[in-house]
Amino acid sequence: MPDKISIPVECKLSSAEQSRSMDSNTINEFGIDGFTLMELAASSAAEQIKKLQGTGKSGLFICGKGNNAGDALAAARYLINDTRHNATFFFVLGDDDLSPDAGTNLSLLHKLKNFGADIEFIKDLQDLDEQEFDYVIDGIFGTGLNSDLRGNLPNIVQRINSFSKPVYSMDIPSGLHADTGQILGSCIKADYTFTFGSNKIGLHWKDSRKYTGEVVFCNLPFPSTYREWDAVLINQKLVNSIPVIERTARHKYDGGVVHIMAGSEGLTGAAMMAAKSAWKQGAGAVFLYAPKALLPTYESTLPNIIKIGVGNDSDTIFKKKHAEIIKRNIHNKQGVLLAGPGIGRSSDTGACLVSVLKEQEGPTILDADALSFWENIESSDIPMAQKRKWLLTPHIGEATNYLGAEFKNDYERFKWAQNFSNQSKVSLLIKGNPTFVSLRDGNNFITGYDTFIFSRAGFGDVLSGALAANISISQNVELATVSSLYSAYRRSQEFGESESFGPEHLL
Ligand SMILES: NC(=O)C1=CN([C@@H]2O[C@H](COP(=O)(O)OP(=O)(O)OC[C@H]3O[C@@H](n4cnc5c(N)ncnc54)[C@H](OP(=O)(O)O)[C@@H]3O)[C@@H](O)[C@H]2O)[C@@H](O)CC1
Ligand SMILES: [K+]
Repeated sequence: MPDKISIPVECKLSSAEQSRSMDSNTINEFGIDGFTLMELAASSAAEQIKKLQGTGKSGLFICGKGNNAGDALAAARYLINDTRHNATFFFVLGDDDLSPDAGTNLSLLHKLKNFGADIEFIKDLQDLDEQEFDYVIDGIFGTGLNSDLRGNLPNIVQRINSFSKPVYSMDIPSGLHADTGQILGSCIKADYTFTFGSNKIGLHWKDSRKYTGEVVFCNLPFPSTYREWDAVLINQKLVNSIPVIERTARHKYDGGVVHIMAGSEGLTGAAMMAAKSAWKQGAGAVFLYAPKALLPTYESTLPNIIKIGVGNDSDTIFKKKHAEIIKRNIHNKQGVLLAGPGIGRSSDTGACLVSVLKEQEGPTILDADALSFWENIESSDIPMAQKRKWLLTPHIGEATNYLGAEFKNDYERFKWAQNFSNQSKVSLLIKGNPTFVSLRDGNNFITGYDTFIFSRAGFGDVLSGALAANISISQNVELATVSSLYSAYRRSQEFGESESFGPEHLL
């Protein structure tokens, strides 16, 4: 993101390694010790639990032996002292080999017990009656989990998941890989996950949501110099922190010119959606190029769009010989080119597109069928300086069919997108749930909400039109992408679960 945009810290998504390095730099270089960090993490978690549970409740604290257990033990102390909770502790790996800070916290609890606090330590979950507690704290593993759960641990996790009481996970639901969201043997199903210091990327893949429940970020005082993150979460907080895209130009050509190469026989709907969307989003001028036989279809339906017929009256697809007129027009009114929706996959169309791309200087979005020509486009020595302004917007099928993508899960899809944009030097938005954006400058975004709608027909066309308009107005791909993605989501939210919700409602 540009410097003027300050990304909220909770939107910065970090890997386990990045989280560990922020922890250790803050402790060893900066000088805030680990016990203090744990204290801050635990007190914010306890504050949240107090809000959810109220006073005078009973907690069951399930602990491993690392610092994740330390978080749970320290949180218990706050709840016992401040909220009159009583606590039962179970150490799944025994309590004689705890990390130093977890050990200190355990000894503080022993002291509280001596002061008269209602604290119990149990050796087995089997005899425990669910009536004896109101909630469960999962402090088994955090970022230190390094392999599948060993021994009896999967059974313990299953037992915890069988309880009907709310489960609050410290940092990460135990068993979830902090990066990939993979389930390592078995995993706690939390109602809330309180994640400390850095928002872990693995909590935000689609399948992770089944285990994390609501993710609540609890900040720790890491100096910003040490902050490292792999991706930025797109949510309301992020959108609140970025400027609203508004067209300020007075003349229609002063800002926001969009050129659209879209539509072919039988696929004019996609072109119409994209053009209407670009116009609705506030582009000053939208040019829609159309093989001449299709012009009558657009004349009646697209009053605000400047339609430019190419070829002769019998042409229903773009052909190489149409490229000149398109290039000439783009040259006269420089702007963003959007190519692809409903354009068809004829090789003649591909040749036309390649020819146009060779001379297109401005930002370019390649969507839908345009991506089927990727191999030709790649091999047609278009200067890197031009490609750097491209945004490719495949859905998952287009990424695998045309861009050579291979992935088995969201994490691999995310890594593939990063590699692709890095190697091809183009930016990429891959629609799916979540949707990812990998910009060629290394910035990555993940939608923090359900984006399944983009897989339905028509929604992609509306998104690409909005993207083209927002890029043309803001001249800033990051800003435009985040705003377009989020405003489409907000519009879809307004319709709730309605069956009749269609892409036209996003316009
Ligand atoms: N550092 C800080 O300042 C702060 C850290 N914070 C908190 O610390 C958490 C990270 O703590 P951590 O690094 O101690 O790791 P953690 O997740 O508790 O577990 C490690 C233990 O589990 C064990 N183990 C691993 N895999 C296993 C398996 N498959 N099956 C069985 N055992 C297995 C492993 O044993 P080992 O394999 O080494 O023998 C080791 O003993 C972090 O998520 C956050 O909650 C916050 O308080 C903020 C300040
Ligand atoms: K945990």
